[in-house]
Amino acid sequence: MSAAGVRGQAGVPRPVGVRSADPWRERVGSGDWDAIAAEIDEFGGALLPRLLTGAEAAAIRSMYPDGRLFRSTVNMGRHRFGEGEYRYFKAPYPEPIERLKQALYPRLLPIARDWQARLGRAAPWPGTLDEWLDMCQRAGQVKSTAILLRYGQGDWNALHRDLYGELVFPLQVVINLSEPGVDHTGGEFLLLEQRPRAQSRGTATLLPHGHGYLFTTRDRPVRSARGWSAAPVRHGVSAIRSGERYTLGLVFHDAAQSQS
Ligand SMILES: O=C(O)CCC(=O)C(=O)O
Ligand SMILES: [Fe+2]
Repeated sequence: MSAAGVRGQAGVPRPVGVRSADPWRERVGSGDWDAIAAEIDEFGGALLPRLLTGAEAAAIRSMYPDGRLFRSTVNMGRHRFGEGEYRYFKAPYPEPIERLKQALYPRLLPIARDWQARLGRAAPWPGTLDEWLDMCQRAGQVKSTAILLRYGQGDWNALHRDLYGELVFPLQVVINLSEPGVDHTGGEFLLLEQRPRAQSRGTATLLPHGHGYLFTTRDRPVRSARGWSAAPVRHGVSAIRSGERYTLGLVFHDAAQSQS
C-alpha cells in the first residue's frame, strides 16, 4: 500500500494529507490484481477488495427512494426478470459511483484485452472510460447503465446478461451494499457458464459487505481442443430468504435508446 494511505475503519484504505492519491484508485488498487485476473480466468468471476465503507454503502442504499437520482425503475416481476426492483441512475452519477467506475476501468482493461486476444477478436476499448463512453455515444449507446437493486424476502434475479447494444465491455462489477448474515440471508450471487460441447457450470458466491465482485458480462475464453472458445456466462441472484439486500451494479458500456 502506498505511503499516502492508512488503513481506515473496516480495512478500507483512507487518504491522508493533501497530496494523497485518489482514494478510489487506492482502494481498487489494494487488490492483488494478478490473483484477481487468475481467479476470473478460472471461474468467470472474482472477489474484489472492500470498495465501500459501511457508511458509504448505507448512504448509497438511502438514495433508493430519491426519484431525482434515477432515469427509470424496473419492476423485475413484471418483466419476468425475477422478483424485486432496480433503478437506473441518471448521469452524471453521484460521486462515489462515478469515481469507482473511473478507478475500476483501467484495472479491467488489460483483462478485457487479454481475453479478446485469446478469442482472436479485435479489442475496441480505448485507454480511458471517458473515451470508451464517447465511442458508445457515437454508436447511439447514450443511456446510463449503473443500477441500484433492492431485494426483499423471496426476491431473486433471473440468470441474464447485461447487453445494451453492439458495443460491449466484457467485464462488470457488483457491490453488496448490505451485510450478509445480518441484513439478509440467502441472496447468493450466481454465475452460470455454458461450456462448449459440455454441460454448464454454476458458481454461487455470498458477496461480503462493501466488496466488489468482478464477473463476465457476455462470454469469456475457455480452453478447447482447438485453442480457445467463447463460453457464454449468465449471472443472477438466488432467492433472499430473509431481510433485505441492496446492490450496486456497474456496467461499463452505456445503453442504446431502444433499451430500457
Ligand atoms: O444483485 C446482484 O448481486 C446482481 C445484480 C446484477 O444483475 C448486476 O449487477 O448486473
Ligand atoms: Fe445484471
